[in-house]
Amino acid sequence: MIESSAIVLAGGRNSRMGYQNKSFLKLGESNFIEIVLEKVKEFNDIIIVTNAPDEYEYLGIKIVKDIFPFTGPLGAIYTGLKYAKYDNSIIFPCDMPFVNHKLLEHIAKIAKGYDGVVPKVDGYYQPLCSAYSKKCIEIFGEGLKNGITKIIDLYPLMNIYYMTRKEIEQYGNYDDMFININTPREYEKHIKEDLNGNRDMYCRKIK
Ligand SMILES: Nc1nc2c(ncn2[C@@H]2O[C@H](COP(=O)(O)OP(=O)(O)OP(=O)(O)O)[C@@H](O)[C@H]2O)c(=O)[nH]1
Repeated sequence: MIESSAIVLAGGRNSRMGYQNKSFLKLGESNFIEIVLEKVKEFNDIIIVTNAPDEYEYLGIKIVKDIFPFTGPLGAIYTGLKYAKYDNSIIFPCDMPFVNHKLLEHIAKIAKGYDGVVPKVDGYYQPLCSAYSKKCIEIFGEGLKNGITKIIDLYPLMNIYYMTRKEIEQYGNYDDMFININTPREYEKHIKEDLNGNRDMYCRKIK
């Protein structure tokens, strides 16, 4: 088992998806949240941060509610870190079903000794497929109090290890893995058309 917490973000408004909870979109026989939980199953402490705990109860996982509701991913990560058992936590969103679980385990390995580990490719950050330490509780809490909504605006205050494309691509193609499903069109394109809802194809893709 991995001695680190895994914080799954599953409490967004889902407005671009027409307010349909992305966690429960189907991919083969499973749904997104089940697929995400499979990726983090080796972590010793798994936490779902959401505002709709009832919907996730059947999963039998530790569920916590946002301490500051409607503050987006920054507030959700703040809450997750507060409840995390370990000093270092990996963060993962419910709407990125193709990231290889080995990349998450790699992120967890690097995390010790840094405030954060964040993929940064072609100048773009992936702040929600990352790791943060408990030291960030104070930084993120202050940020939220001061009206900051974007986590990346707080990076200058943190000691972050930025992962490069080369490092990430030991585990799969960056552009394939970091597909983020936010709209019905993206779901149609990446899940239904590319994969025909075929879970076996998905499994091959993340290997
Ligand atoms: N717990 C919690 N998770 C959130 C919150 N906002 C976003 N997330 C999660 O963070 C990830 C990225 O969310 P976004 O796609 O930026 O936002 P969203 O609200 O899900 O979708 P939109 O309304 O279309 O922007 C997803 O896994 C969301 O479930 C929040 O306020 N609380």
